[in-house]
Amino acid sequence: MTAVNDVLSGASTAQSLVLDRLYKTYESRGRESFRAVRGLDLEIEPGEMVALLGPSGCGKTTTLRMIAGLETVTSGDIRIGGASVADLPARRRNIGVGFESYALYPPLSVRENLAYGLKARKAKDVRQRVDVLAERLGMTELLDLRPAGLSSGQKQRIALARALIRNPPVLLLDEPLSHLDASQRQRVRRELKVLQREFGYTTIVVTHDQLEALSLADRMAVMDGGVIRQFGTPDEIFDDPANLFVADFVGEPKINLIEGTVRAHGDRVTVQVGQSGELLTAARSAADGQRVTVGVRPQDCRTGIGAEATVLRGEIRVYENLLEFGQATVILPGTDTPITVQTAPGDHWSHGDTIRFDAHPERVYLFDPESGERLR
Ligand SMILES: Nc1ncnc2c1ncn2[C@@H]1O[C@H](COP(=O)(O)OP(=O)(O)OP(=O)(O)O)[C@@H](O)[C@H]1O
Repeated sequence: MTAVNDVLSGASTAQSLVLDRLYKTYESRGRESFRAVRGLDLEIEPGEMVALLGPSGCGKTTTLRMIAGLETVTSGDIRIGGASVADLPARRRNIGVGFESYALYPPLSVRENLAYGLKARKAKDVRQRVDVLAERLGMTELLDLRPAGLSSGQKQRIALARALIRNPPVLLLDEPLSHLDASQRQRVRRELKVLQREFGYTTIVVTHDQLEALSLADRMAVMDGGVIRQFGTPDEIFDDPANLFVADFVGEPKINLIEGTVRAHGDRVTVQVGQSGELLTAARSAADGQRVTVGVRPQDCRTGIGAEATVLRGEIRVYENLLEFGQATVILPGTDTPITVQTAPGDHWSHGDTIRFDAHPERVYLFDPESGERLR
């Protein structure tokens, strides 16, 4: 095989991407204006891959479209390699865009569609470049077909290849793998990561799939209501959530959120949960008697604990044996919120059993129920 670096080379050197107090307000006649992006700050290192996560409508696509130049910026700035591009037309920004709307030219073959953006180059180079990229993405058999009649998964791989073909310094991908089946998805995801590392595209990828974000991203930005609620490595986001929103949004299965009251006993801080018991926490900034929301991930629950103190106790409503581990749905006395507790493989719990569990104090998160901010 031709060395991919030889054929695909010619990438611009990696560049930083900075969003500086970015705002987008949509004005539509007869309707109230809508602030979709509200002062968004983001600094992405050259060659870094960032996943943008957040619920539907939080402004992810609007943000990508502003960076790409497909949407005007209401205020704020976008800088690539230190230079503002906010006033440049899309075609002068030198950004590779892989969005859901595939926009392939129907009369052209897939090969011609891919070659379209490379017209200025020598025909032989263009052909080789298309061949190598198609092979890397496992789509060689599609090259001579026309877009009509292709499946959505096939069109999606072509859209991705088209975004990559010019080796853009900045790459924007909106749900790039959503239509692929499981095996294709794994292959294309891996290849995308390898290509991105080799060529150093500074990349933002929008995805609803948390596993995809974890596997692809160097850092993740969690968005809500047009702003970023936390930006960090996947480990930081998962292990050290800054607020209730991020704790609740990131993690499968979802984090348990329970109302509780802080009890300060000298240098120990515990949190009382209904009549169920107490959990020891490392959080120090909460005051005795303060109402808090306690967050404990199902994976962090430790069962089979004999001690009576600093342990929660509840009744198992449903127990699921998932082979690698078990999952108990537990009702704590005095509450009606079901709590998910992950149990060790080989433990055999049943419906109706009483289960005791705690978590490492560092993994018992406290949040202010009003502001949602983490109490540390
Ligand atoms: N052209 C427009 N005019 C008015 N409002 C718009 C327009 N485009 C988007 N919006 C609104 O802006 C908000 C953000 O939309 P956006 O598509 O950026 O969200 P998103 O996070 O990408 O959502 P999804 O995950 O569903 O794609 C939404 O409430 C949407 O209805």
